[in-house]
Amino acid sequence: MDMNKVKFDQNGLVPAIVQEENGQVLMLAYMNKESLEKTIATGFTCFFSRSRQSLWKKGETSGNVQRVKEISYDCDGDTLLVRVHQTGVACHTGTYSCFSGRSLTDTGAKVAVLEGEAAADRSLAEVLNDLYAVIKDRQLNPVKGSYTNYLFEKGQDKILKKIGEEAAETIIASKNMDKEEILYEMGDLWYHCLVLLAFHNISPDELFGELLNRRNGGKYHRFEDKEN
Ligand SMILES: N=c1c2ncn([C@@H]3O[C@H](COP(=O)(O)OP(=O)(O)OP(=O)(O)O)[C@@H](O)[C@H]3O)c2ncn1[C@@H]1O[C@H](COP(=O)(O)O)[C@@H](O)[C@H]1O
Repeated sequence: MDMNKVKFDQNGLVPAIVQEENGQVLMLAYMNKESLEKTIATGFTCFFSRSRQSLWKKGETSGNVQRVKEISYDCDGDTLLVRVHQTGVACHTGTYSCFSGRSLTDTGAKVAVLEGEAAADRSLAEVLNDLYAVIKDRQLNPVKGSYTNYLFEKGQDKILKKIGEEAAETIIASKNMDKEEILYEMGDLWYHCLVLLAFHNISPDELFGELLNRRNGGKYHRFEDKEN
Protein backbone atom coordinates (compact mmCIF):
# COMPACT_ATOMS: atom_id res chain seq x y z
CA MET A 1 0.00 0.00 0.00
CA ASP A 2 1.32 3.40 -1.02
CA MET A 3 1.09 5.55 2.14
CA ASN A 4 1.26 8.72 0.01
CA LYS A 5 -2.23 7.91 -1.27
CA VAL A 6 -3.63 8.39 2.27
CA LYS A 7 -4.57 11.95 3.29
CA PHE A 8 -4.29 12.38 7.05
CA ASP A 9 -6.24 15.38 8.43
CA GLN A 10 -4.78 18.38 10.33
CA ASN A 11 -4.52 16.17 13.46
CA GLY A 12 -2.67 13.47 11.53
CA LEU A 13 -5.70 11.15 11.55
CA VAL A 14 -7.72 9.26 8.95
CA PRO A 15 -11.11 7.58 9.65
CA ALA A 16 -11.11 3.81 9.16
CA ILE A 17 -14.33 1.93 8.51
CA VAL A 18 -13.93 -1.67 9.71
CA GLN A 19 -15.91 -4.28 7.84
CA GLU A 20 -16.24 -8.03 8.46
CA GLU A 21 -15.35 -10.24 5.48
CA ASN A 22 -19.06 -11.01 5.00
CA GLY A 23 -19.77 -7.30 4.36
CA GLN A 24 -21.13 -6.31 7.77
CA VAL A 25 -19.83 -2.94 8.98
CA LEU A 26 -18.38 -3.42 12.48
CA MET A 27 -17.11 -0.02 13.63
CA LEU A 28 -15.49 3.28 12.74
CA ALA A 29 -12.21 4.32 14.35
CA TYR A 30 -9.25 6.56 13.55
CA MET A 31 -5.69 5.76 12.52
CA ASN A 32 -2.58 7.90 12.44
CA LYS A 33 0.43 7.02 10.29
CA GLU A 34 2.04 4.96 13.05
CA SER A 35 -1.08 2.90 13.81
CA LEU A 36 -1.65 2.28 10.09
CA GLU A 37 1.95 1.10 9.72
CA LYS A 38 1.53 -1.16 12.77
CA THR A 39 -1.70 -2.57 11.33
CA ILE A 40 0.04 -3.42 8.06
CA ALA A 41 3.16 -4.84 9.77
CA THR A 42 1.31 -7.04 12.31
CA GLY A 43 -1.81 -7.98 10.30
CA PHE A 44 -4.03 -6.95 13.23
CA THR A 45 -5.88 -3.63 13.55
CA CYS A 46 -4.30 -0.87 15.59
CA PHE A 47 -5.98 2.54 15.94
CA PHE A 48 -5.30 5.92 17.48
CA SER A 49 -7.55 6.75 20.43
CA ARG A 50 -8.61 10.41 20.23
CA SER A 51 -9.75 10.42 23.89
CA ARG A 52 -6.57 8.83 25.27
CA GLN A 53 -4.29 10.35 22.60
CA SER A 54 -2.43 7.04 22.26
CA LEU A 55 -2.16 3.97 20.06
CA TRP A 56 -4.75 1.32 20.73
CA LYS A 57 -4.30 -2.26 19.56
CA LYS A 58 -7.84 -3.58 19.11
CA GLY A 59 -8.51 -6.57 21.39
CA GLU A 60 -5.32 -6.22 23.42
CA THR A 61 -7.16 -6.72 26.73
CA SER A 62 -10.46 -8.30 25.58
CA GLY A 63 -8.93 -10.72 23.04
CA ASN A 64 -11.44 -9.45 20.46
CA VAL A 65 -8.78 -8.94 17.79
CA GLN A 66 -9.36 -8.16 14.12
CA ARG A 67 -7.25 -10.09 11.58
CA VAL A 68 -6.73 -7.80 8.62
CA LYS A 69 -7.61 -9.14 5.17
CA GLU A 70 -7.42 -5.98 3.04
CA ILE A 71 -7.02 -2.22 3.43
CA SER A 72 -8.32 0.17 0.77
CA TYR A 73 -8.47 3.97 0.54
CA ASP A 74 -11.43 5.82 -0.97
CA CYS A 75 -11.54 7.97 -4.14
CA ASP A 76 -10.08 11.06 -2.46
CA GLY A 77 -7.83 9.17 -0.06
CA ASP A 78 -9.33 10.59 3.14
CA THR A 79 -11.06 7.41 4.41
CA LEU A 80 -9.84 3.84 4.83
CA LEU A 81 -11.84 0.64 4.49
CA VAL A 82 -10.33 -2.19 6.55
CA ARG A 83 -11.71 -5.65 5.78
CA VAL A 84 -11.14 -8.01 8.71
CA HIS A 85 -12.02 -11.27 10.35
CA GLN A 86 -13.40 -10.35 13.78
CA THR A 87 -12.76 -12.59 16.80
CA GLY A 88 -15.58 -12.31 19.36
CA VAL A 89 -17.35 -8.94 19.23
CA ALA A 90 -16.24 -5.61 17.80
CA CYS A 91 -18.04 -3.20 20.14
CA HIS A 92 -16.87 -2.37 23.67
CA THR A 93 -20.53 -2.59 24.81
CA GLY A 94 -20.51 -6.30 23.92
CA THR A 95 -22.51 -6.19 20.68
CA TYR A 96 -21.07 -7.84 17.56
CA SER A 97 -21.05 -4.59 15.60
CA CYS A 98 -21.04 -1.04 17.05
CA PHE A 99 -24.18 -0.54 14.94
CA SER A 100 -26.01 -3.70 16.17
CA GLY A 101 -29.46 -2.99 17.62
CA ARG A 102 -29.10 0.77 17.16
CA SER A 103 -31.35 1.38 14.17
CA LEU A 104 -32.83 4.88 14.03
CA THR A 105 -35.32 3.76 11.42
CA ASP A 106 -36.66 0.67 13.24
CA THR A 107 -38.28 2.86 15.86
CA GLY A 108 -41.06 4.71 14.11
CA ALA A 109 -39.02 7.06 11.90
CA LYS A 110 -39.43 4.79 8.86
CA VAL A 111 -37.43 5.65 5.77
CA ALA A 112 -39.73 5.64 2.75
CA VAL A 113 -39.32 2.42 0.76
CA LEU A 114 -41.16 1.44 -2.36
CA GLU A 115 -42.80 -1.96 -2.23
CA GLY A 116 -40.26 -4.70 -3.01
CA GLU A 117 -37.39 -2.19 -3.09
CA ALA A 118 -35.83 -3.24 0.22
CA ALA A 119 -35.58 -6.89 -0.81
CA ALA A 120 -34.43 -6.15 -4.36
CA ASP A 121 -31.65 -3.86 -3.12
CA ARG A 122 -30.04 -6.55 -1.00
CA SER A 123 -28.36 -9.72 -2.17
CA LEU A 124 -29.26 -13.09 -0.71
CA ALA A 125 -25.84 -13.26 0.95
CA GLU A 126 -26.36 -9.87 2.60
CA VAL A 127 -29.76 -10.85 3.98
CA LEU A 128 -28.52 -14.19 5.32
CA ASN A 129 -25.33 -12.69 6.75
CA ASP A 130 -27.31 -9.93 8.45
CA LEU A 131 -29.75 -12.40 10.04
CA TYR A 132 -26.87 -14.67 11.05
CA ALA A 133 -25.13 -11.70 12.73
CA VAL A 134 -28.31 -11.03 14.76
CA ILE A 135 -28.45 -14.72 15.76
CA LYS A 136 -24.74 -14.70 16.82
CA ASP A 137 -25.33 -11.47 18.71
CA ARG A 138 -28.20 -13.11 20.61
CA GLN A 139 -25.91 -16.06 21.43
CA LEU A 140 -23.21 -13.74 22.82
CA ASN A 141 -25.55 -11.20 24.43
CA PRO A 142 -28.80 -12.95 25.45
CA VAL A 143 -31.92 -10.77 25.25
CA LYS A 144 -34.98 -11.34 27.46
CA GLY A 145 -37.93 -12.62 25.42
CA SER A 146 -35.77 -13.57 22.44
CA TYR A 147 -36.95 -16.69 20.58
CA THR A 148 -33.38 -17.27 19.36
CA ASN A 149 -32.18 -17.36 22.98
CA TYR A 150 -35.04 -19.70 23.85
CA LEU A 151 -33.72 -22.10 21.17
CA PHE A 152 -30.10 -21.85 22.39
CA GLU A 153 -31.24 -22.42 25.99
CA LYS A 154 -33.24 -25.53 25.00
CA GLY A 155 -30.25 -26.82 23.02
CA GLN A 156 -29.51 -28.79 19.90
CA ASP A 157 -32.44 -31.26 20.13
CA LYS A 158 -34.98 -28.40 20.16
CA ILE A 159 -33.31 -26.71 17.17
CA LEU A 160 -33.30 -30.00 15.24
CA LYS A 161 -36.95 -30.67 16.16
CA LYS A 162 -37.95 -27.23 14.85
CA ILE A 163 -36.04 -27.84 11.58
CA GLY A 164 -37.97 -31.11 11.17
CA GLU A 165 -41.31 -29.36 11.87
CA GLU A 166 -40.61 -26.42 9.56
CA ALA A 167 -39.48 -28.80 6.77
CA ALA A 168 -42.74 -30.74 7.18
CA GLU A 169 -44.76 -27.49 7.13
CA THR A 170 -42.92 -26.42 3.94
CA ILE A 171 -43.86 -29.76 2.36
CA ILE A 172 -47.54 -29.26 3.29
CA ALA A 173 -47.46 -25.67 1.94
CA SER A 174 -46.04 -26.97 -1.33
CA LYS A 175 -48.64 -29.73 -1.61
CA ASN A 176 -51.29 -27.02 -1.04
CA MET A 177 -49.80 -25.10 -4.03
CA ASP A 178 -49.93 -22.00 -1.79
CA LYS A 179 -47.14 -19.53 -2.66
CA GLU A 180 -47.68 -17.31 0.39
CA GLU A 181 -47.62 -20.32 2.71
CA ILE A 182 -44.49 -21.72 1.00
CA LEU A 183 -42.65 -18.41 1.48
CA TYR A 184 -43.74 -18.20 5.12
CA GLU A 185 -42.81 -21.76 6.07
CA MET A 186 -39.55 -21.75 4.11
CA GLY A 187 -38.68 -18.47 5.88
CA ASP A 188 -39.15 -20.30 9.20
CA LEU A 189 -37.04 -23.21 7.90
CA TRP A 190 -34.14 -21.03 6.71
CA TYR A 191 -34.12 -19.07 9.99
CA HIS A 192 -33.90 -22.30 12.03
CA CYS A 193 -31.14 -23.63 9.71
CA LEU A 194 -29.13 -20.45 10.43
CA VAL A 195 -29.65 -21.00 14.17
CA LEU A 196 -28.26 -24.52 13.72
CA LEU A 197 -25.22 -23.14 11.87
CA ALA A 198 -24.66 -20.66 14.73
CA PHE A 199 -25.01 -23.48 17.26
CA HIS A 200 -22.10 -25.24 15.52
CA ASN A 201 -20.21 -21.96 15.07
CA ILE A 202 -20.27 -22.36 11.28
CA SER A 203 -20.66 -19.13 9.31
CA PRO A 204 -22.92 -18.84 6.23
CA ASP A 205 -19.72 -18.01 4.31
CA GLU A 206 -18.57 -21.59 4.89
CA LEU A 207 -21.86 -22.88 3.51
CA PHE A 208 -21.59 -20.56 0.49
CA GLY A 209 -18.01 -21.85 0.06
CA GLU A 210 -19.27 -25.44 -0.05
CA LEU A 211 -21.90 -24.63 -2.71
CA LEU A 212 -19.47 -22.49 -4.73
CA ASN A 213 -16.90 -25.27 -4.66
CA ARG A 214 -19.45 -27.70 -6.10
CA ARG A 215 -20.31 -25.17 -8.87
CA ASN A 216 -16.60 -24.98 -9.66
CA GLY A 217 -16.24 -28.73 -10.16
CA GLY A 218 -15.47 -29.63 -6.52
CA LYS A 219 -16.34 -32.93 -4.89
CA TYR A 220 -19.90 -34.00 -4.07
CA HIS A 221 -22.00 -37.11 -4.59
CA ARG A 222 -22.90 -36.54 -8.25
CA PHE A 223 -26.18 -37.74 -9.72
CA GLU A 224 -24.50 -38.97 -12.93
CA ASP A 225 -22.06 -41.09 -10.84
CA LYS A 226 -25.02 -42.75 -9.10
CA GLU A 227 -26.68 -43.53 -12.44
CA ASN A 228 -23.62 -45.28 -13.98
N1 LIG B 1 -36.62 -15.00 11.24
C1 LIG B 1 -36.97 -15.26 12.41
C2 LIG B 1 -37.96 -16.27 12.68
N2 LIG B 1 -38.66 -17.08 11.87
C3 LIG B 1 -39.42 -17.82 12.68
N3 LIG B 1 -39.24 -17.51 13.98
C4 LIG B 1 -39.88 -18.08 15.16
O1 LIG B 1 -39.90 -19.47 14.96
C5 LIG B 1 -41.02 -20.02 15.59
C6 LIG B 1 -41.71 -20.89 14.56
O2 LIG B 1 -42.26 -21.92 15.20
P1 LIG B 1 -43.81 -22.21 15.13
O3 LIG B 1 -44.41 -21.60 13.92
O4 LIG B 1 -43.96 -23.68 15.30
O5 LIG B 1 -44.30 -21.40 16.41
P2 LIG B 1 -44.33 -21.81 17.94
O6 LIG B 1 -45.49 -22.74 18.08
O7 LIG B 1 -44.38 -20.51 18.68
O8 LIG B 1 -42.96 -22.58 18.33
P3 LIG B 1 -42.75 -23.63 19.57
O9 LIG B 1 -43.67 -23.23 20.69
O10 LIG B 1 -43.03 -25.00 19.02
O11 LIG B 1 -41.30 -23.50 19.96
C7 LIG B 1 -41.94 -18.86 16.04
O12 LIG B 1 -41.82 -18.68 17.44
C8 LIG B 1 -41.35 -17.68 15.29
O13 LIG B 1 -41.49 -16.49 16.02
C9 LIG B 1 -38.31 -16.54 14.02
N4 LIG B 1 -37.75 -15.87 15.06
C10 LIG B 1 -36.83 -14.92 14.79
N5 LIG B 1 -36.43 -14.59 13.50
C11 LIG B 1 -35.41 -13.53 13.24
O14 LIG B 1 -34.53 -13.46 14.33
C12 LIG B 1 -34.45 -12.12 14.83
C13 LIG B 1 -34.23 -12.16 16.32
O15 LIG B 1 -35.35 -12.71 16.94
P4 LIG B 1 -35.41 -12.85 18.54
O16 LIG B 1 -34.30 -13.76 18.91
O17 LIG B 1 -36.75 -13.44 18.87
O18 LIG B 1 -35.24 -11.48 19.09
C14 LIG B 1 -35.78 -11.49 14.42
O19 LIG B 1 -35.66 -10.09 14.29
C15 LIG B 1 -36.07 -12.15 13.09
O20 LIG B 1 -35.38 -11.44 12.07
